[in-house]
Amino acid sequence: MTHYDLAIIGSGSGNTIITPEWDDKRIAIIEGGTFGGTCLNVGCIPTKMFVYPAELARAADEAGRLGVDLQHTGTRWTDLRDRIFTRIDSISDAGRVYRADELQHVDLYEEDLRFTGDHSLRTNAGTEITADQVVVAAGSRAVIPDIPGLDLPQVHTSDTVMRLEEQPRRMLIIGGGYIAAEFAHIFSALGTDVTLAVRSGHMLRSLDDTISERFTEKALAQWKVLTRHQVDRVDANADGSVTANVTGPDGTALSVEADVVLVATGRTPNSDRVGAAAVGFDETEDGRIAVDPFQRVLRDGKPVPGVWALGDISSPFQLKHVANHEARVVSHNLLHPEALHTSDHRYVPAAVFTRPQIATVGLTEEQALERAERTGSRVAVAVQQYGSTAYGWAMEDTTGIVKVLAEEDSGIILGAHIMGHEASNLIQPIIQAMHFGLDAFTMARGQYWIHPALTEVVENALLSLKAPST
Ligand SMILES: Cc1cc2nc3c(=O)[nH]c(=O)nc-3n(C[C@H](O)[C@H](O)[C@H](O)COP(=O)(O)OP(=O)(O)OC[C@H]3O[C@@H](n4cnc5c(N)ncnc54)[C@H](O)[C@@H]3O)c2cc1C
Ligand SMILES: NC(=O)c1ccc[n+]([C@@H]2O[C@H](COP(=O)([O-])OP(=O)(O)OC[C@H]3O[C@@H](n4cnc5c(N)ncnc54)[C@H](O)[C@@H]3O)[C@@H](O)[C@H]2O)c1
Repeated sequence: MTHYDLAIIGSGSGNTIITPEWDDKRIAIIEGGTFGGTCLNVGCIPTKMFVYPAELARAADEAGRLGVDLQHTGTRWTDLRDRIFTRIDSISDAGRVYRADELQHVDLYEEDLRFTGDHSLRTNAGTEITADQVVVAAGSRAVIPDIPGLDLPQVHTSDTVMRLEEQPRRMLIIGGGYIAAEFAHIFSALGTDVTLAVRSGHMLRSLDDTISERFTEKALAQWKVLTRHQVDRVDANADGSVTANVTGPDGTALSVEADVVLVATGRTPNSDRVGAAAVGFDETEDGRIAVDPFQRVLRDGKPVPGVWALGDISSPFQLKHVANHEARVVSHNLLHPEALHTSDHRYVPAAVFTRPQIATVGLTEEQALERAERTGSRVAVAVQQYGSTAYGWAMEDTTGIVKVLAEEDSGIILGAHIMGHEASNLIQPIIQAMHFGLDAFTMARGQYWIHPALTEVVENALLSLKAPST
């Protein structure tokens, strides 16, 4: 049995904890999958490397009505795929080699380890290690619903769909959340015929209703979206394709033929994969390892000394920037036990890199109204069209909106929801204002806004904040 000062389970965000301050200590980093974790290998990075070419392919649709005739004449799938993964795989390999071979004080274990005690871990093969401090950064994995046929080779998750041998002609996507929206955009833009089977009436239901409703309209206009439809089973056909039996709201049955099925029905934390329950760590209702604001793992509501968790395994957000933030907090706390930091989850933003792009931060309108009831305040809401600003005219934009919510009297910004071109960039000044306590009125009038940049739509939204009743 080898003893370490620090053991880290998971080489995604957990890998960033190995800083020069640990150079004179012994560290074990444990990775049972691909070095670098989800974001690098199968998540944020490759998806966005597909989204950008998808945007270029879609430009052909936009340009015609502005008087520029472009044509998307084809996608070289294998070139696109190989360019992306040549880059990603080499980053993953280099990270692996650095940890495994180049750092003398770090040992890399390339198999799954599970807790046998608070500070002891074992592999299935029997390797055992112990550590004074353990960081659990073991992430989450795709959920596969219990639907007959989802074990067929034509059925993929986000882990495998980006590495397909050839671009599918037809794809059925099960789910209506982040991953469904992003892959519908990618594959459809590149030329695949995309159908989505969405359980509820709207896509991206976790977002503000205005965005979810307007996005669903846009989705219906560009993909085949079967809202309120449930996939009952998937069967293989003799020609290598599959047929999905789908049931609609009134019980009507439908068959959807596809070459590939993408299951995008959420991700579950890997708490079971590290054996968290066996050693009695607290878990949340949705199976995450429970932590306190200092990222300390809890048992019976109290911190387990020297055991920390971060990222998807403990976070309700399942976002890389949150995992990174929590890793910075854990990193500090490991080295400064006398002055612990807490994680800041007040205003967690997110973007969905679909078409149109979406970005969100803070409360939805529904949540803001609930808050107003509790606090006795009033909510001001403004929805500004991109098309009402000069840059929006230049784009002839008919889709983009910025919705902002603020407390009516104080102007405290409660939330912002943007759908349209570069939403993920446009929202950043609002995230900054929320974090640094800048109210909507000061934010709007207390600075220059470049004319005629698209940011003027944010300025105008802030200026037109009005209470719903006025
Ligand atoms: C398709 C897709 C697109 C995404 N796009 C975005 C995006 O654009 N922006 C964004 O913010 N977020 C995005 N996310 C979410 C983001 O990828 C995750 O929130 C983030 O990667 C979580 O990081 P983590 O460090 O918690 O876990 P991971 O990076 O998943 O690392 C955990 C690692 O632990 C390993 N492991 C698990 N159990 C064990 C064990 N018992 N022993 C040894 N090793 C173990 C796993 O193999 C894994 O490599 C996306 C996710 C997906 C799937
Ligand atoms: N741009 C980003 O930041 C980004 C991109 C992709 C993924 N992610 C992260 O990854 C997480 C997982 O993404 P996701 O899209 O899988 O999850 P999600 O929670 O966003 O969406 C899951 C969807 O599947 C549906 N669903 C669940 N069970 C189902 C079933 N049995 N049958 C049919 N539909 C079912 C849900 O109604 C929902 O529409 C996200 O929550 C997000 O945090 C982030």
